[in-house]
Amino acid sequence: MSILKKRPKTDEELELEKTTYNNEFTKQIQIEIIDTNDTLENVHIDEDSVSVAWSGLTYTITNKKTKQKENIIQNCSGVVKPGEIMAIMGPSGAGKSTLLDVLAGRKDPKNVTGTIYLNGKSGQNVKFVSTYVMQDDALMGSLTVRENIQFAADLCFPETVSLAERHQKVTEIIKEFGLERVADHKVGNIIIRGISGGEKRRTVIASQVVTHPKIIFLDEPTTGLDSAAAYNVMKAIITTAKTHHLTVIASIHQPSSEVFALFDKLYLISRGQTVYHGPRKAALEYFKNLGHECPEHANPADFYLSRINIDFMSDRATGEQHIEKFITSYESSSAKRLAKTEVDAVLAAAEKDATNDLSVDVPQGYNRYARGFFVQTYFITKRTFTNAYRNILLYWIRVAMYVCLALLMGTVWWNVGFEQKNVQDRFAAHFFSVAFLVFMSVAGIPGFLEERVVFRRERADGFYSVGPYALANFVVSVPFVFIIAFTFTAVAYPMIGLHAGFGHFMWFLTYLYLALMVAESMVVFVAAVIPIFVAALTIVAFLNGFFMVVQGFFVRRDSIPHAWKWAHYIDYQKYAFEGIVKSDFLGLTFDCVKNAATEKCNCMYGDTSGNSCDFTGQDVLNSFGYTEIKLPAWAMALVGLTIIFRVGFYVALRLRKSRT
Ligand SMILES: Nc1ncnc2c1ncn2[C@@H]1O[C@H](COP(=O)(O)OP(=O)(O)OP(=O)(O)O)[C@@H](O)[C@H]1O
Repeated sequence: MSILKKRPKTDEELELEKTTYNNEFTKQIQIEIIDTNDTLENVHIDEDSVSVAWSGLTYTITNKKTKQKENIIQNCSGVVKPGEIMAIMGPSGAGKSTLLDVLAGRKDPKNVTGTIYLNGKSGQNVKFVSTYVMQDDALMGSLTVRENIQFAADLCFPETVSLAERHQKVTEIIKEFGLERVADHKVGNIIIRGISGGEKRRTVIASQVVTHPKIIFLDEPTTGLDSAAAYNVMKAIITTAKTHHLTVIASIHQPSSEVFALFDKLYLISRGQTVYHGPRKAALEYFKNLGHECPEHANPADFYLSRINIDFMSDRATGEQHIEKFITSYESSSAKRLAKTEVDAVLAAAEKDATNDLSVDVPQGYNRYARGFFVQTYFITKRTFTNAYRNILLYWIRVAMYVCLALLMGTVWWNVGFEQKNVQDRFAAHFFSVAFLVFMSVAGIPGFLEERVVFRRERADGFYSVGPYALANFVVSVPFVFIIAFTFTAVAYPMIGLHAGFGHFMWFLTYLYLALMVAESMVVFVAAVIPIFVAALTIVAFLNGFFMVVQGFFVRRDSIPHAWKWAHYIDYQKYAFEGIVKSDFLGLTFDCVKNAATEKCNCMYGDTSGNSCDFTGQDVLNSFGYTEIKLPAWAMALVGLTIIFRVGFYVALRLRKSRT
């Protein structure tokens, strides 16, 4: 049955469910009076699943203003067993995300006290058996739902899982997540319409759970979705968790009653402290016993939150007292004792099963990634290539723009000629070809930033390391940048009438291509350091403007002030411009203007005595001091600058921590 077709529950059904809560609560109280040893007998530890228990968890920060220590969460204890789904709920700023992050091992351990047990054992690395689903729908928009999930499967299953098996797993998870109808639809981005928000969220989660990690942490998985979409997302997660016996912990903000009813357990938190932890169904009775009875048709989740939210109370002191009552009540409650019994039972069971290897820790020499460097590089390159090919924002829009520009330049500079006055025209054509083309590399920033969000999620989830990603980004840019440089050169070069001949054409193309490769590398480097669109755009524009000023076109090379000479020598535009200048001028001859009255020639270059009526391209180069340009060396300088920016890109990605 498709989970998408699930109809909302009727009032009678909800009423029936509420009655069931009460019966369940009675059962829970009965469990509580069972001897602990009996309870232990019932706890079975499944080596293929992982329970999470935590005791006395406190996360402390130092307030930057007051320099005082502050507990963001305090003395939290609880347990979630395989197949169970727990909701962490509380008002805004209560500490939900902090508790989730601490449990997921995403907070600096220096600031955490207390113990987390996996299968009853402490000191283990939760990251290797879990996935953490963030709020953002970080997917490749130009790829289909199936392709996005397949990519995760290709990288996250070990090589012992064959391609056919990986396809099978992808098909299964697509089914479990109710994505069959849209499996071959593109996810969508600002250009492609794509699938709905709920389907996107399910695709992200499906790609993270396709390998069935033992524990799934979800940070507000339903935020931004309407109630039907939120229900479908949670139902899909729960179907997978129940089928594969996974442990699920989700922070959640104001779920609908339907979504709320899907959780097994509840962790209510306010001001960083536990207000209730236990079965979701038992919470109604718990609150009722405290004198807060949920009205018949109210959403229990809304009701609890309204009771423990003091943000809008006019009197702060009364609010503090109100919440303190909840916290102290929980401390002495049967619910807390039951939770403690459960934690103890899990720990004792682990002790009892000491002969079994329940450890989820990573053995020495273990590779955090399922696939090796080259396989990672292969799959990322394949995906990046597909994205570059399909996403018109990345390269095609620039190809179109450069063709237009080439036609514009070709018609404006049409057949530029070989008269003295054309020397300046040629310089201008050389300068503009390089300057405008490299300047427009900023057009790649939005596409890169879209991909970077996906990179962060996938890196945080251990899909691959930085090296293969950085390498794939470079490899894919090689053919696409070539297409840009080639189309521009093929159109503009003959129209402008630059130095005829295959060799000269190839040098022009080479310099333009290499300059674009440096520009492209600089763009991704800057966007990796500052991944904010407007900031990255401004900095790249500034750098290109700066390099234009010191490259030696506006101000002659020998007139650049000594203090700015360094900038001239690290300027990639200089090498491309000078290379093009030399390859164009060398071997050409220009006519000077003849003075009709004196019959003498007025040459600005070469023999300026008036006796000669022409000059060579070499004379022009000499006049501007372009005597030491070596075409291969200048090309190598561009290759070197590309390498420097690419290494910088790799380092920037490595140093910028994935969300911790
Ligand atoms: N590193 C930190 N430095 C200072 N304050 C912090 C830090 N981490 C969390 N806090 C504060 O701790 C409180 C709890 O934060 P947390 O993000 O866990 O709350 P939350 O319940 O998830 O809130 P929301 O639902 O609004 O996302 C907030 O007031 C937050 O500002």
